[in-house]
Parts: sequence; structure tokens; C-alpha cells
Amino acid sequence: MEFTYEDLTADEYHHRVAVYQPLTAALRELLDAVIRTEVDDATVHSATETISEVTAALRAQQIPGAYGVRHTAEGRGMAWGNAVIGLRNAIAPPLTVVRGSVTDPVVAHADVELGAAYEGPPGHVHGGVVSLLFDQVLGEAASMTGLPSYTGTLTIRYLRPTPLGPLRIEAFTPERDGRKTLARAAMLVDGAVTAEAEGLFISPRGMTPLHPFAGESR
Ligand SMILES: CCCCCCCC(=O)SCCNC(=O)CCNC(=O)[C@H](O)C(C)(C)COP(=O)(O)OP(=O)(O)OC[C@H]1O[C@@H](n2cnc3c(N)ncnc32)[C@H](O)[C@@H]1OP(=O)(O)O
Repeated sequence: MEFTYEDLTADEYHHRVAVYQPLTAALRELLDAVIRTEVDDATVHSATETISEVTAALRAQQIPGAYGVRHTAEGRGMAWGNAVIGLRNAIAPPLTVVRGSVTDPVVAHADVELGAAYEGPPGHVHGGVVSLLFDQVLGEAASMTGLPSYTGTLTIRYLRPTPLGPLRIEAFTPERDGRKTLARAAMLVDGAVTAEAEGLFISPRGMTPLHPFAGESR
């Protein structure tokens, strides 16, 4: 698993953010609209054709596989295809993980609003999506020293259904032992905990440290 160095100036980086963020936001709106629309069949057929044309236009020039996890010389992360935080991934909620310091009581947190695309039980967040969000926030909390850490184990306790809408995840790392980090997190809605997670995150043998993580994920 290789991280990719992308030789971008800060201006080029911000330019790309300005180009792709609105595209992804528009597609995210489209996902929501497709789930909730009640227009007539002819309008749906016409929309399907229009979407196919847009897809063909974007496919005119493509990279061969997945986006990868890129980073710039300044240490800006560009996990833009990531399923949870990806700036170019409309499936991603998207989550912006805010990292503090490893000595803070809450080392990382994220606020996110989940809509119709994340439904499991009626009006509530799918259990797999709850797990997905926890995995990313815990992983980033564990990786804050700059050594990327991957999920070895992840246990979720679903205390009550999590309603769609705004929610917060708070993570902390009570134990760090060499390449292994124990991380815990809570999911909160209006200050009440709906789910808890605990995982062991492990940095693979021989992994090179990246720029120490601070601030917001991208
Ligand atoms: C950078 C931002 C991070 C974002 C994170 C997003 C979260 C993710 O989705 S990560 C993707 C999902 N996870 C994966 O794909 C991980 C797949 N597994 C692996 O790559 C490897 O098995 C990995 C890295 C976990 C461990 O491999 P390796 O470095 O060879 O471990 P190894 O040297 O055998 O063991 C190291 C220690 O960890 C323990 N260990 C290894 N694997 C596990 C495991 N799955 N569960 C519990 N403990 C384990 C070993 O017992 C050993 O402990 P000790 O040092 O006390 O003897």
C-alpha cells in the first residue's frame, strides 16, 4: 500500500479543491434527489439520459484505477476518493475529521449531517454506515502521530437507533503501545450517545511516518 506524492503548489491544490468540491456537492444533491423524487416517468427517463451524457463527458479522460491516497510536499492529505472523507467521492457523507492533540481528552471529532442516502431502519442511520464513520474517525485519531494505522479490530455497541440528521463523533486514544493504538469513540445526537466503538489500530511493520496529522482531514 503506497501513498502517492503529488507535486502541487498551494495555489494548484486550492484550485483543484475549488473545481472538484462543487462537482461532488452537486452529485451528492443528485443522489438525494433520486431517492426522494416523485416526478413522472418521462422526467425520470429524461434525467437518466442527461446523467448518462454527463458520465460520458467525464469518462473522456480518466485515470486507470482508484484515486489513491495522495499527499503534497506541504503535508496536505488528498484522500479524495476515500469512502468517508473523499472530496471527490459523492458517496462520502462527507466527513471532515478535526484533529486536536494526542494529549487532548477528545483527540479527534467530526460533525456531519446524514440524509436519505444513509438510511437503514426507517428515518435512521444504517448500522454499517455508523461503523464506517467510526472506522475513519478512530483510524485518524490513532494515526495522529504521523504513523498511519489501520483497523485490526473494530467493535461497535449500538445503544439506540441513530436518527438521520446532524450527529457528532468524538474519539480518544487511551493506550498507545509501539505500533498498536487502542481507540474509542462515541456517536452523539443532541448530546446523547447513540453508539460506542472500540478498535485496535495497527501501523504495519516498516511503515514510513507521514507529516504528523493536525487540523482537518481531506
Ligand atoms: C491514515 C488514515 C487512516 C484512516 C484509517 C481508515 C480505517 C481503515 O479503513 S483501515 C482498512 C481496514 N484495515 C485493514 O485493511 C488492515 C488489514 N490488516 C493488515 O494490514 C495487517 O494485518 C495489520 C497492519 C493490521 C497488522 O500487520 P503487521 O504489521 O504485519 O502485524 P504484526 O507484526 O503481525 O503484529 C503486530 C502486533 O499487532 C497484533 N495484531 C496484528 N493484527 C491484529 C489484528 N487484526 N487484531 C488484533 N491484533 C493484531 C499482533 O498480535 C502484534 O501484537 P504484539 O506486538 O503484541 O505481538
